[in-house]
Amino acid sequence: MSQIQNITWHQAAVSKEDRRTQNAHHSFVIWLTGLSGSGKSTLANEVAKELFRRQVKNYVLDGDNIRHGLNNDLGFSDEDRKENIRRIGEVSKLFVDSGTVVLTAFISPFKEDRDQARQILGSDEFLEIFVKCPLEECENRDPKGLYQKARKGEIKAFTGIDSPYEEPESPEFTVDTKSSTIEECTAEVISFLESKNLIKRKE
Ligand SMILES: Nc1ncnc2c1ncn2[C@@H]1O[C@H](COP(=O)(O)OS(=O)(=O)O)[C@@H](OP(=O)(O)O)[C@H]1O
Ligand SMILES: Nc1ncnc2c1ncn2[C@@H]1O[C@H](COP(=O)(O)OP(=O)(O)O)[C@@H](O)[C@H]1O
Repeated sequence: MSQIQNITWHQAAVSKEDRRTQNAHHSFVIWLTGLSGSGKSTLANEVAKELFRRQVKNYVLDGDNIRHGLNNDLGFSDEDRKENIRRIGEVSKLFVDSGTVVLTAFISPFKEDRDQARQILGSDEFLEIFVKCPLEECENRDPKGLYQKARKGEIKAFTGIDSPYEEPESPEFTVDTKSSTIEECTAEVISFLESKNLIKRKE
C-alpha cells in the first residue's frame, strides 16, 4: 500500500540523458522470464559478459541473489512474488536512471506483475525476453535439485509443479534454450539488441 504523503520529488542535477550521453549508449532493462532451470541466470551472465566487452555498463539482478539481501523478507506465496517483482521493477528503474543496462533473472511467473514492471519502467525501456524451455527439460537439468525436492513435497508452491507459470503472450524476444546452445542464445540476444539499435554493432 503506497504511503506517499508530505514527500517532495527532487530533480536530479545530472539527468538520465546526461549519463547516457557520457556512456555513449542507451540504458534499459532486459527482463528475462522463465521457469527455474530454463537458463535465465546463465544467459543474463553471458550477455552481461559480451556487453562488458563492448564497454556497455551493465548489471545483473538475479532472483537467488536478491532474495539473500534486499528481498530476504519474501517467500514464494503469490503475494510475496508480486512484491518481489514490484521491488525489482523499481530497482531496475534506478539503474536505468543511472545509465546502466539491467539484466533481470527472475521467474516472474505472473503476467500482471511483469506488466506492472513494464509500466514502472516505460515501454521503451523494458524488453521482455521469454527464456523458453519445457518443464520436462528444466526438470531433467534440475541444477539445484529443487524439482526433485518439489516432487517429493519438500518444497511447496514450486513454479511449474504446484504454482503456476504464465507464459508471455507477446514478449519482445524469445530464446529457446532446449534447442539452442548457450552460445547461440547469447548471440541471438545480442543481435536482437543490435537490430533495435539499443547497442552498437561491432566495428
Ligand atoms: N517455491 C519456489 N518456486 C520457485 N523457485 C523457488 C522456490 N523456492 C526456492 N526457489 C528458488 O528461488 C528462485 C526463484 O526466485 P525468483 O525471485 O526468481 O522467483 S519469483 O520471480 O518471485 O517467482 C529459483 O531460482 P531459479 O532456479 O534461478 O529460477 C529457485 O532456485
Ligand atoms: N541454451 C541454454 N541457455 C542457458 N542455459 C542452458 C542452455 N542449455 C543448457 N543450459 C543449462 O541449463 C541450466 C540453467 O540454469 P540457470 O541458468 O541457473 O537457470 P535459471 O536461472 O533459469 O534457474 C544450466 O545448467 C545451463 O548450463
